[in-house]
Amino acid sequence: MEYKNPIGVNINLETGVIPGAKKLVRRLSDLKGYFQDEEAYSELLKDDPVVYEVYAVEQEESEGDLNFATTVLYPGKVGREFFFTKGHFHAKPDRAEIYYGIKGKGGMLLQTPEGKAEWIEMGPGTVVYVPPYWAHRTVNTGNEPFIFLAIYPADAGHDYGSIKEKGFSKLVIEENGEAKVVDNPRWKE
Ligand SMILES: O=C(CO)[C@@H](O)[C@H](O)[C@H](O)COP(=O)(O)O
Ligand SMILES: [Fe+2]
Repeated sequence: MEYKNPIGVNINLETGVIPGAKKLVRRLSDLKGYFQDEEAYSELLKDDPVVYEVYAVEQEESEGDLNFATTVLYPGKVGREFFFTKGHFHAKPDRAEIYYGIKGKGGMLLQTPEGKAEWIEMGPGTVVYVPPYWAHRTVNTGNEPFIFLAIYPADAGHDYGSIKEKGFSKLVIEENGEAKVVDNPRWKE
């Protein structure tokens, strides 16, 4: 039997960086069609800001193994809508996940395949259990980077398709200086 080597790394709790991890950068241009306010989107696109970065330590897909990754989600808004991650179901939809809040302020939108949505606020120390079959997207509702760790099955994969097409049934917007979760007017069952 060949055994894999254990790994121990320190996450930089200020920056979210995991030394040696694979870095992925998502700019606003990677999120075309995701935000409600298309005019505000086009305007902001001139600067094409980084919306989030992911630092992932991933194994080859195999049942029973685990991946982990930090996400650094920058503060910002497109119109009234706060910056968010794309959001996805897992390619193996029954794979669950754990998120752990490290820094900043935000939350997670979760949604069943039928479109029932839940919002969970997150800050440093918050653990979120993402059950099997729930799509999930994080949102930065603060004014500093929102940083969290995700731990997920190595064979979970990502299925971005349906969220890209239909979005979530709820939006997280700013109203009178506060984060508010409202119905998505463009949502179709
Ligand atoms: O949920 C997971 C992995 O299953 C996170 O590591 C996200 O992949 C990351 O926060 C970026 O979000 P997406 O662009 O993948 O939606
Ligand atoms: Fe996930």
